Amino acid sequence: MPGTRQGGRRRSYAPDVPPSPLRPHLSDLLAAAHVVTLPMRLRFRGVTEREAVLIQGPRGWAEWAPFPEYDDRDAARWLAAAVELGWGEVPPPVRAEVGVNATVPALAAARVESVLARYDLAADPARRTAKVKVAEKGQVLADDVARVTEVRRVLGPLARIRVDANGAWSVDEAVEALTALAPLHLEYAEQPCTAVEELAELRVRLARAGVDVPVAADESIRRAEDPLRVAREHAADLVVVKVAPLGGVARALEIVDACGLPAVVSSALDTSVGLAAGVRLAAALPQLDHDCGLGTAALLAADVVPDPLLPLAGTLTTDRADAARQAVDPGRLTAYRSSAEREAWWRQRLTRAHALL
Ligand SMILES: O=C(O)CCC(=O)c1ccccc1C(=O)O
Ligand SMILES: [Mg+2]
Repeated sequence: MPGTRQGGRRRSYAPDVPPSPLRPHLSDLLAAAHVVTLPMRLRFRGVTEREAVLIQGPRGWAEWAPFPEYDDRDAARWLAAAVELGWGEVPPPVRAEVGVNATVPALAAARVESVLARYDLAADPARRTAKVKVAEKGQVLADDVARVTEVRRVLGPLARIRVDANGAWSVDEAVEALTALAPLHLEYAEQPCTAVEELAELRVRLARAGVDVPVAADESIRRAEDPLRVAREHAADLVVVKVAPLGGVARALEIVDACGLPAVVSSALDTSVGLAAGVRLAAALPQLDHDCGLGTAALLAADVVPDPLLPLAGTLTTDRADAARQAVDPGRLTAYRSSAEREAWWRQRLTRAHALL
């Protein structure tokens, strides 16, 4: 029944920009900000460079890197997350280690093996997880089937494979695609369609067709005015949460609690500083039954720390995350400093986002 509380766990939650008790002065933020452009190894989300602002707060380094096309309100939420990290306190961990998936961009199947080789996966084949991007513009379903088939071949029958369509399928296309991919045994399909109603309808249609692929919500949580709608409308089996888009670790924990659904922590293509915050969220979740999408340092050709926060044997630890956040290298901030034009753009954006905090 829509609106019914699941297990009585769902709590009220006020969407929008979190009212942060912490609001550093704009001049302090601007003085502590370094704008960098990092080259990527592979094209991902249609880009080959990742821009980020690294901010040194009194409590350590923070990252602010809302995607360029996001509006100021989104950017303010990302800023609240950076302020939590640099000026506030992150909720304490309940586990020291987090399992991490490999992330495979929407490349030709022939390139899958070399992408997976970049990841130090768990030695135990049953503990390996990969997320595969699907439904890329300009490609067809056969490309997705070939790519996922190749991931299955490389990782073996015991590995967990999830796909992420970033909302690109209609409900009909999602039913067709997931019916075709289901024999490859999917752990779940992330954001197969854009709208919450579509996700809800898809779950019904898959169940009716006997296609056993759980649905995860990503954009429907992180870009939504009301991140709890997904749970209320039974539109997903689990939720994907990201620290920066949700306004920080504490805020993300509240949303997961209020949703009452299993959660997976993922990155927003962060530098090692943002990934470290993701590890702290994953480590603080009361319940964590899935590997997390925090291995994306492997997609960057350069990072802001000398020793990027890459999973070892498929895991990241809070110790390594906390160390990485302290290891920001001034030489790298200089070497990858953005053009004067991009820097001015980011500083103006920071000024506008700060006004919305
Ligand atoms: O979850 C992962 O494996 C990696 C992170 C990822 O896919 C991602 C990274 C940047 C922006 C969007 C997304 C996404 O999950 O859609
Ligand atoms: Mg996603």
